[in-house]
Amino acid sequence: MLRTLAPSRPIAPALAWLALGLLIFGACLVGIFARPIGFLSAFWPANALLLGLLVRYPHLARPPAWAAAAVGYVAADLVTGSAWGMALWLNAANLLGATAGWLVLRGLDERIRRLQRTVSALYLLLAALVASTVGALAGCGAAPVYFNAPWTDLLSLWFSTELMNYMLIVPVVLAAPRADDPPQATQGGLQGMSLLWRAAPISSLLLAEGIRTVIGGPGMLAFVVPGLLWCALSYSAFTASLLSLVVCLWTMAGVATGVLNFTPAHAGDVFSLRVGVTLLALGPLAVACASAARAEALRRLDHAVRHDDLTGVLARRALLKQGARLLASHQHESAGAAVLMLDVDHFKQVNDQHGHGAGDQLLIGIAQAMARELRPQDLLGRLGGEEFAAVLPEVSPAEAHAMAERLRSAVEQQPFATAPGGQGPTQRATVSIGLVHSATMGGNADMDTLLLAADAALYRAKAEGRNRVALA
Ligand SMILES: Nc1nc2c(ncn2[C@@H]2O[C@H](COP(=O)(O)OP(=O)(O)OP(=O)(O)O)[C@@H](O)[C@H]2O)c(=O)[nH]1
Repeated sequence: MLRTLAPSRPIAPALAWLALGLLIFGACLVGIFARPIGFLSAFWPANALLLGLLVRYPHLARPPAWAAAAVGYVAADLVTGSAWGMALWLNAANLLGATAGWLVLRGLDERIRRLQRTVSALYLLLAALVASTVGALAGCGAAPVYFNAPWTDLLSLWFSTELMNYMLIVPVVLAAPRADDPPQATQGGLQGMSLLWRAAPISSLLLAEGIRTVIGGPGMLAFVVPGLLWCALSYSAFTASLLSLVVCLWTMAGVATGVLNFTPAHAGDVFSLRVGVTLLALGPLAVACASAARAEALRRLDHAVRHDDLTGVLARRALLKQGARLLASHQHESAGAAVLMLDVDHFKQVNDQHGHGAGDQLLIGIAQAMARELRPQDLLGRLGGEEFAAVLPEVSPAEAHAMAERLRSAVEQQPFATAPGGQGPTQRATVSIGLVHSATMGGNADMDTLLLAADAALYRAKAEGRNRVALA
């Protein structure tokens, strides 16, 4: 069935930029207030959020977005008591880092940016490395000026913090569900399984968390890997990256607060821990991207198998199968269902006069014209050649007749293009329709019986002069 998606109305850019500025302001406050947990703002979500949002919504990536983000950054520092000079320097470095990451990702194919390609995880790692390096290099000079510390300390701290935040947060932003996602875009083959089985991957993760809390030590970092991989194979890329974010942040917070029994001895251990945690998330992310790529390929394949490649309506087998299912599910409805067979009149002449290309355009145009007249619950398919069929559930015989007439008249009244893209001279066409209602066949006739009856009625419609509806 042809369906047109109503495009979601985009938010006015000015509002979106304002929201971005507020979001960055809030994210900076979260980072600033998270500092007491340890490791000097190990959780600094603002830069990763900015990078993720600019990549996800390319139409926002204009100068006002940077201006709004800059105001958000500086305002957060100023309201929490930082000096102007330090706020300007550090936040210029934040902006530079996020911009460098955005430059790496912005030109990539949309499916790579949506984490639907196997290489997506590697591009993300590259962008995170570039963004953290640029940010760290730009910011580290502030260490001797404002913190009385060597610039190398801030360089390693900044780089490792940023790498972790970019690798954990950007995937969540990029893979978050969108209004235009096709149904069943989530992968994992969990559809139709019991709730218990669906919850098994996340339960294994919780179990691993419990075990590593008891055992502790440096090896505890990797205890969660099997659970994360299982989640990546089972859930959507969004859910998997969200779980990685939670697990890795919990690891850092657990180490900082002493809940996890591993105490870094010196600054080098902290650097190593952060980079290790980041790379821990890379494996499940790569698996989630590969899994999403496979799910997308399967969805496209399934769509190609079930739809006619010329007109986009259901292919014969899919129509017969879905039609049979629809009829069975509506067998006990009081109104009943109708089956229509529709055949383009004198279609051979179109091919002979204008060529097969024009004939193809006519078939596409007629399919679209008829689909527009049908309800969302109706099915429309191409049986082959210039012959279509429709299944209309829950209609009375009178309503079915009226709908068949509407279809006939819609085709008759519309001029159709002879060349792709509405080009070339227009052509006119008509269809003959055979209609059968389940009530006239005893109420519980199957798809084959109804099609046969509709076909006989169609034959009559042709014999009686075409461009008409005949009832079985
Ligand atoms: N362009 C195009 N032509 C097709 C396609 N499939 C079948 N045809 C042509 O459709 C024509 C069908 O011709 P006929 O069965 O004689 O029917 P008709 O000319 O529509 O005449 P009536 O049905 O009796 O009104 C044939 O010439 C086929 O070659 C297709 O996918 N594209």
